[in-house]
Amino acid sequence: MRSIFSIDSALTPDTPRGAPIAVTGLTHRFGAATILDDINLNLAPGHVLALLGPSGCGKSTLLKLLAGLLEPTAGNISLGGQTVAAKGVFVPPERRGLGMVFQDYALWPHMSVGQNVAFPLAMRGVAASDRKRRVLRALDRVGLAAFADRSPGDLSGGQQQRVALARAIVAEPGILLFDEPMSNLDRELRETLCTEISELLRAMGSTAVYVTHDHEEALTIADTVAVMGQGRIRQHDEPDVLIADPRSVYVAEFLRLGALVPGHYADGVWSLPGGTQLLHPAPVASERAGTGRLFVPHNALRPVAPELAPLVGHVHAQRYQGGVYATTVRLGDGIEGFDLGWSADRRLPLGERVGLVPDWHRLRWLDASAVHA
Ligand SMILES: Nc1ncnc2c1ncn2[C@@H]1O[C@H](COP(=O)(O)OP(=O)(O)OP(=O)(O)O)[C@@H](O)[C@H]1O
Repeated sequence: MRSIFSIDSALTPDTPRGAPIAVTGLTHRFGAATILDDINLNLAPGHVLALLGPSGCGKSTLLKLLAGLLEPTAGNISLGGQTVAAKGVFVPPERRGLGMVFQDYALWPHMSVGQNVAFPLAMRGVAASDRKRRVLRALDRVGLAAFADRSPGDLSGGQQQRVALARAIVAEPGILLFDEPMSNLDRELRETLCTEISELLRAMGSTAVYVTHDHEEALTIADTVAVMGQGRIRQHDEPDVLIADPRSVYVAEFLRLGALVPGHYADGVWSLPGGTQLLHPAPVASERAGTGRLFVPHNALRPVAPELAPLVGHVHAQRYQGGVYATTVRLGDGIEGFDLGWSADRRLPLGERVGLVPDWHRLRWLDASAVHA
């Protein structure tokens, strides 16, 4: 599918590369409540970071601290090598060299699309002739070159968000901040815009911090994802690492990565609910004995004849999803049982007995420390 964004025009010799971001020991309190607790980040120029987490975990507060809309209680922020927040130092938002895109577009209704996009240039004292050229280029990058004279109110939600994006990039800032930019758009538009923003960021080379509570969006757009919970970064990794190696039950559950079966581990044997015993053919020496959860990622199971299978259960439910039948297999007896998910290529009678063998190297044992992390 051809992107609506004009990437060629973005790749000009004068396109600045992104600026680095360094955050050390950043803490923020509202009254007695600690909202952010000892946040540390180091982003190289051009890096795209997603801040992902449930409502109230502090991701917008972190973005506001980066933007200069809030002053931290403690810690340092450096943007492009310049300290912008530290004890006794506070650089206001307009002097941080940032572009920002908000959830509600924040366009001025009394100005045309072109005037909205030109605003950051006017603030920087760019001459009118130069302004016009740069506004058209920014609008061209987001596929709205023909819309400069329109009123924002006449545009669809997706188009308004593209105007907001053009306004954020028009001054070619080294850093772009996004605060849930797509949460007001419908699903289809979100998917298209998500891919396009990702392409645009790569083409411009901007460093970006992108706040979202949608894990598909985060894993699509970002080079690395920081999963947040209760004011802390619980895991910061590349998408592939997060998916294969969640370091805590919190991260695996939040990203809905697979089944987390409670059990007990000792000497290569997992004792799972309902009397199921799973013997690992090549146990990993570093895995600690004790109680914990066995993480079984989606698609880490394949069917075999029940008499040969280490895991045997019954088909409990099936739902057609993206070309396969997402199948829930119940193992163990009665209320003591547990469920595993498996992608079947055909419809199966409910209650049918199935045998499953795991992709052993993809199973992870999350011991008691990972359960409470
Ligand atoms: N000005 C404020 N005064 C007091 N508490 C605040 C203030 N702003 C935010 N909070 C609290 O700080 C916590 C984190 O808020 P924040 O907006 O950063 O979360 P979030 O992860 O971005 O959530 P959401 O996805 O809902 O926007 C919440 O408990 C919120 O109620």
